[in-house]
Amino acid sequence: MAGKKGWRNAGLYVLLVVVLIALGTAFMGGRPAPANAPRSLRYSDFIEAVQANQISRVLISPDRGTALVVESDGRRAEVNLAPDKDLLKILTDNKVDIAVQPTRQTPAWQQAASSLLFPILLLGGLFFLLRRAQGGGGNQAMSFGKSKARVQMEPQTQVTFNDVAGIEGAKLELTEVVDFLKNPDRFTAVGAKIPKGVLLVGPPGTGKTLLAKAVAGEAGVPFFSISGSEFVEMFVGVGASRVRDLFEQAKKNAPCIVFIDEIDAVGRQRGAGLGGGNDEREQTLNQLLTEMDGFEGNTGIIIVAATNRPDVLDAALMRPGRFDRQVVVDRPDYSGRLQILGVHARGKTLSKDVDLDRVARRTPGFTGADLANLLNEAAIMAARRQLVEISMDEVNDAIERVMAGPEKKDRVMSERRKRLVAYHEAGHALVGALMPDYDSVQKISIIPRGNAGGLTFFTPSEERMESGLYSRSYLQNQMAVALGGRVAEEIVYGEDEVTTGASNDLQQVARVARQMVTRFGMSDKLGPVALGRSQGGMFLGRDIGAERDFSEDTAATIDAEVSELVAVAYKRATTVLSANRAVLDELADLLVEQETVDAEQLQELLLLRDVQVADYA
Ligand SMILES: Nc1ncnc2c1ncn2[C@@H]1O[C@H](COP(=O)(O)OP(=O)(O)OP(=O)(O)O)[C@@H](O)[C@H]1O
Ligand SMILES: [Zn+2]
Repeated sequence: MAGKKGWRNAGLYVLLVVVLIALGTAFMGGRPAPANAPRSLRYSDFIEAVQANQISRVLISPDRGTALVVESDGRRAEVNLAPDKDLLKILTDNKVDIAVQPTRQTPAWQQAASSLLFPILLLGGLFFLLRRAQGGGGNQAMSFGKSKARVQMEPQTQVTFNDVAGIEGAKLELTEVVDFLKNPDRFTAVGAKIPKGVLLVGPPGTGKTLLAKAVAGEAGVPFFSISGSEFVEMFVGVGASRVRDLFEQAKKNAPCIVFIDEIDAVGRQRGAGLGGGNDEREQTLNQLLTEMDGFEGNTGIIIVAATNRPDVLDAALMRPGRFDRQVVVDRPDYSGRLQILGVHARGKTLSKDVDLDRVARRTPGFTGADLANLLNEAAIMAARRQLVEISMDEVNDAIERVMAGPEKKDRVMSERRKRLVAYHEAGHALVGALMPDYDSVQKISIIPRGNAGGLTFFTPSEERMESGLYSRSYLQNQMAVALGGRVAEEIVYGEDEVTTGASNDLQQVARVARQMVTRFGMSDKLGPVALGRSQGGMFLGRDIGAERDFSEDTAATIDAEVSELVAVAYKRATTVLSANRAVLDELADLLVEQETVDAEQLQELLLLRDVQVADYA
């Protein structure tokens, strides 16, 4: 590979020398440049000059692409004409003498220009090729000449996995794609099915584009990119043809990566939205699906798409053979942030007092882009303050500046709030882990997302997934788990200190309890009856309430039974958390420290400590 490239470079250098010699002879043997060689005039300046009566004659080239202009004072200039239908009118209005050069007869000035222009163009082209061959033009995006599509092509992205930090899981999942792009034959030989499409899911600024570029960079293949929103801005039919164009180019350059940012802009569910949806978008989406189905298995094109709204995507995109692989790119936790800071500190002169560890601690909720921005701001401030290195002062100021950015203020938590959220989530997780017969905890996180301060993920057992049935004890456990967050806050901070952070949890508890009583017949007092024809809910954004087919008395009994169920769940959560207060503290500490705790770590903690498992309700 390297050898072949070396020869190509050598060949290019030889060509370069030949051109230089040719250029030299052109200068020496050719006629001297005319004394009044035309200078070039910008089109807008030209029109202005016309309107200011500074132009007496215009000689338009046969293809109407350029014109030789004679100014009132006799000077000459050359203009590249814009396709402007008003040009003739402007010229006649200003009484400019117009002549159109007949075809074939090339004027002397044009000959002179082209004898100089040709070698220069050739030279320019060669330089471009050289840069390309050496990969020197790596970051210089090139657009297709064919259409005005903003399809960008980078022959070599020069980004490697080393430049991407803090999202190790996502990196790991994509190494296979790199392997395939590097050695497609090896995979094809054994008949391995390669993913065609990978969907990167995560909030803005977490490094999805960077990751896609790194895959291309690691594999040494070209990187094509376009943003979904650019397809939709276009006129009807253009989006679809642009998709065709994109794939045509990709096939010519395979193996390669095609990156579609903001795929939700094209990939929204078809037929959704008011007025039956957007025809242009649907056509574009259909074309995309057709193209993805069209290329057979291992053609070496891998489509990587990014979105932060996987929920709105058309299900057809997720079918096998399309984007059947999803990789989550989440906000980094503490250690991830530390690694990202490490990446962006490279090449910056930091003074010894800069403690990146402390910076990582202070910036929960920051994305990779925020952190890159932070260090850059600090560097700019240091330069403005005429320092030779970035000190902790600049870093601190930069943190504040980035935090002050839109909506980041609430995303970034104070230490106190962080600890409170840690206790809240630890409460959910611990109650869940210690209830008999409940789903297992998969991951606990106090990284803020959306409206939630943190989240505890549970993995439902396979049996439950298959049957879709919930036992009475499961639902009772679920209520206790949902209350666990609030209860932990109460135990640790006292009843007066509880926050509104649990309002979602409380709604969930109320819903489960009411369903148990009215739908599942799980109330002792009311017995196994289903009450109420509908459960109510939301319709067109309004709460329509449940349709009732029972008496006021029954309604009161229902309310009492619901309260009773909630009270029992509350008591169970309180009992189990109080009995395991030490473990609760330890888990909360671990969360404050790491921001995420996975299943294994929680298991380890529970095994090492002496824990009290909850009784059945
Ligand atoms: N995990 C990371 N490691 C190192 N740098 C990162 C990381 N994430 C983001 N950055 C920095 O932030 C910049 C912007 O990130 P990028 O554009 O890849 O995010 P994105 O997820 O594609 O965002 P968007 O959804 O807004 O397009 C990167 O060029 C890089 O400098
Ligand atoms: Zn909660």
